[in-house]
Amino acid sequence: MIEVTHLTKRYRATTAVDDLTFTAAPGTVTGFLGPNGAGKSTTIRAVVGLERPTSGSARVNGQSYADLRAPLQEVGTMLDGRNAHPGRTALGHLLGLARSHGIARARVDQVVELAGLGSVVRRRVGTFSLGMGQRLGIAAALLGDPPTLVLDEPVNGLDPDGVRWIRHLLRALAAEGRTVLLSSHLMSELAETASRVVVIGRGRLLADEDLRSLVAATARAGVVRARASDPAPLARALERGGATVTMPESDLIEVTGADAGSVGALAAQLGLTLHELSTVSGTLEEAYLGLTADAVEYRTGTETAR
Ligand SMILES: Nc1ncnc2c1ncn2[C@@H]1O[C@H](COP(=O)(O)OP(=O)(O)OP(=O)(O)O)[C@@H](O)[C@H]1O
Repeated sequence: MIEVTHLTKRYRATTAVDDLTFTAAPGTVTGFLGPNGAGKSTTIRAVVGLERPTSGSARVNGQSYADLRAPLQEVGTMLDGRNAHPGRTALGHLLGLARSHGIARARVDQVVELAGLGSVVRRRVGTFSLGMGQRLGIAAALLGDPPTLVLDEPVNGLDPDGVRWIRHLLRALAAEGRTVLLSSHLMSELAETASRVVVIGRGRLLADEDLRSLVAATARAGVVRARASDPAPLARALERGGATVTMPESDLIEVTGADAGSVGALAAQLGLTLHELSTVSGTLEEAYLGLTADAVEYRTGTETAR
């Protein structure tokens, strides 16, 4: 469990995080998103004890990070995949971490296996690709078998296979009852992995919602698209029934206020053959762009003014 409560962090003139409150709950992958400079990294750094809040608090499993007796066993973190010394082997790095935290060698072998690092574990970290470095970061985060995980951009640099691997891994870890807080700029990936999303902009909370309801609330979600050689009679009939219809293409109508079933039934009554009948589902990207439009405009404005 991660509890961020009225967290504020100021650096001289910059307020990086501004009275931010949210909870990342056990059993859930919580996506953490926001435009560049929104305050995500600062928040995450406060959660893992690398920043001291100006006011408010960030607690992990009910305690502030500094009070955790065995941090690696409480919260696994991956803030930068390349935090291992380049001259050490991956195995040396993990063994060193394990030894300093009283973690058994068998667990090192387990996480090596889990991260798919078996064939490269004796190589020096300096020779690792970005993706291998990310896998090593994840292996290190999992070493203490922690109930809580905080991962900053973990899919950065991973190939499609790696992206899929991490998606399954994080979902499985949440299904075991763990808390997973995950920041990423890859909307499609977050949409596949997270079930809850926290969106921030300019250090402030913009949304803390179930992913599905956030996406379902986007402007175009629920719009029905119907394609026919001449959809005009269908459009008129739908409008008579109270629906709103636009015709973006000569053979396509988009309908608000009627579901696909009734559009299809009406087309059948009119003897029209439909070539397409679909319901638009919103995307996380649309929801995100709608939420953060102001935050991004603000940033652009200040940058231009400089
Ligand atoms: N050590 C620091 N000193 C001064 N300002 C800082 C410091 N760290 C962050 N900031 C500022 O705080 C704001 C939030 O930065 P932060 O890195 O938390 O954003 P972010 O959401 O993680 O961005 P990105 O998506 O680009 O990683 C930015 O304006 C940044 O310039």
